[in-house]
Amino acid sequence: MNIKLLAIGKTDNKSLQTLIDDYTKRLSFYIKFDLEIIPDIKNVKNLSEAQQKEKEGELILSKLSPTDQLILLDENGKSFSSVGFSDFLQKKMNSGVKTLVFVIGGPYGFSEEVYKKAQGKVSLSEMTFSHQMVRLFFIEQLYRGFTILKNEPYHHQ
Ligand SMILES: C[S@@+](CC[C@H](N)C(=O)[O-])C[C@H]1O[C@@H](n2cnc3c(N)ncnc32)[C@H](O)[C@@H]1O
Repeated sequence: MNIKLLAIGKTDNKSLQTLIDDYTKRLSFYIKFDLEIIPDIKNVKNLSEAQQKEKEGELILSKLSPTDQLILLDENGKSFSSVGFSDFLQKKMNSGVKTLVFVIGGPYGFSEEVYKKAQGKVSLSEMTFSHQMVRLFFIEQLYRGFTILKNEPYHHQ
């Protein structure tokens, strides 16, 4: 199985990017992982929130292959413990999914079309984080999940 994380807009914070790169490198030891950044939409100031979500949604859906399984990162999604999330990843691997695609929404979340296409929603917390911070938190949880599956001493219960 491959894992892809789709996110909108480059991270302009260097410290955050350094940490994202660090955990991406660590995670790549366990699984083929790609963080794909969808460029920010131009002239967003002229768009309503709904129009921005719709355009971002079209870009997100254009990145998917027919066999991809799409899971949204969404504060209203299913919440897991880190061990529970590692179990979720193992089940996806066992089920023969080729590419598991997680996606982080833009500043206003996801369009209805993206919600309709998704096969699941995962929440990191009931609190809302910035779409930039979620990248780091989620990549660290993926890394943590694989260290749990490999019984490595990163996670402590
Ligand atoms: C600023 S939030 C969007 C906020 C708000 N839900 C909305 O729809 O207007 C941007 C993105 O970050 C991700 N996100 C933020 N907090 C999250 C959380 N607690 N769990 C999972 N994903 C989260 C989601 O993908 C969300 O679409």
